[in-house]
Amino acid sequence: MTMAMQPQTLVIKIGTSSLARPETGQLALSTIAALVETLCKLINQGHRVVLVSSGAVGVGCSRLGLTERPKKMAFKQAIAAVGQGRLMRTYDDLFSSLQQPIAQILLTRRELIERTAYVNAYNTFQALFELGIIAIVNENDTVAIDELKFGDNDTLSALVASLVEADWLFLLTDVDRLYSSDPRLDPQAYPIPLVKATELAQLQVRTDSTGSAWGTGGMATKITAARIATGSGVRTVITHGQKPEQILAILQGADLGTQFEAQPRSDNARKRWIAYGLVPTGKIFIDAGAVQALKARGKSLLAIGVIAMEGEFSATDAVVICDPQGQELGRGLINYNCNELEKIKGLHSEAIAAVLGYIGPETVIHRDNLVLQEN
Ligand SMILES: Nc1ncnc2c1ncn2[C@@H]1O[C@H](COP(=O)(O)OP(=O)(O)O)[C@@H](O)[C@H]1O
Ligand SMILES: N[C@@H](CCC(=O)OP(=O)(O)O)C(=O)O
Repeated sequence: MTMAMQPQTLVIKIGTSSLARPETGQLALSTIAALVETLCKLINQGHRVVLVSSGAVGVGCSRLGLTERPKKMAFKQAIAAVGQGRLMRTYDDLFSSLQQPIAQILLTRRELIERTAYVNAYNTFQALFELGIIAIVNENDTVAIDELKFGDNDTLSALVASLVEADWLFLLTDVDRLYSSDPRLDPQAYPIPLVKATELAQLQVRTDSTGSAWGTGGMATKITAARIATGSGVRTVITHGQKPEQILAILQGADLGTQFEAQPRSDNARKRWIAYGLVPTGKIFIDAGAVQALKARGKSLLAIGVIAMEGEFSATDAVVICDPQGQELGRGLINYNCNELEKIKGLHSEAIAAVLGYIGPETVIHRDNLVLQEN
């Protein structure tokens, strides 16, 4: 008996290791069909659903008779271009047989860095939800250049979950949950059913094995994804890709997979964008007085509190803010470029004009453009 529940916004990510048979790279059609059925049931229960699907490279390799993932970026991009179309055709054939329309959304970090692109993407997802369409998302491998690549779909799925203000993120992989270490290699590995919001920062598990032959992210990127998603209020679950129907049971409270409790959601989409959507291009170190002003009094960051910096950043870029010991405190949009900041760091605000030769912004980072970590 399904317990009626409020419609939820769900992002489900499935990795290559679940979509492709490890030994041959062939599509695991039975798994994909089970996933399609589950997603259609979720739509029929009134939920809003986004599928983040890896597999473009895996399917491309299979189509071209390659037995391992390409190493060179250009080949990876070319093979992903071969595989993405075939992957979507497989999905469309299966979803169409259940009368469920789908859409393809290909993203690069660029769509999350530029605020207008971010808002456009948000509006597109909302329109698809209203139309009852399942968006199938992947990284736009053929155009994503290095510094703009998400690198793995675990991270991409967490950023999409934050973007669409999801209630849940499901990371489907080829193990049933997170363990203390890789259960394939370590018979002593024990399962981790629940990670409380207060425990995630200190979570200690071994994730150094590279996972399946076809996967990219491994478990490390799934934990990173859980940090991003739970940090923006999304409950995150790692569960088995070959049992997608377990999503239905987990929504009903079943103790399956590894569940990561969500932090309280910031109701400020812009702050979530600053915290998770941007690729920081630099790092600034601030003194103890500035740490106090930002943390305890919610102030803006002034030049007098800046003691050092790293990276080549421009004004309006996102930067990481660190305490004197280098511990990340948060992120923000900076008002000066790295050359200007080098000249004015440690100065009182009224001394800036004399040094720069022009009157610059009053703050280095305004408090409205600054997001501090919770704990
Ligand atoms: N602590 C751990 N708990 C569970 N699995 C782990 C752990 N460390 C490494 N792994 C490996 O990570 C793999 C999943 O990552 P990956 O192969 O990238 O899958 P996907 O394609 O779904 O992203 C598992 O198959 C497992 O071999
Ligand atoms: N865009 C790539 C994603 C690669 C990726 O993240 O794979 P996985 O670790 O299996 O989720 C592809 O479709 O192959």
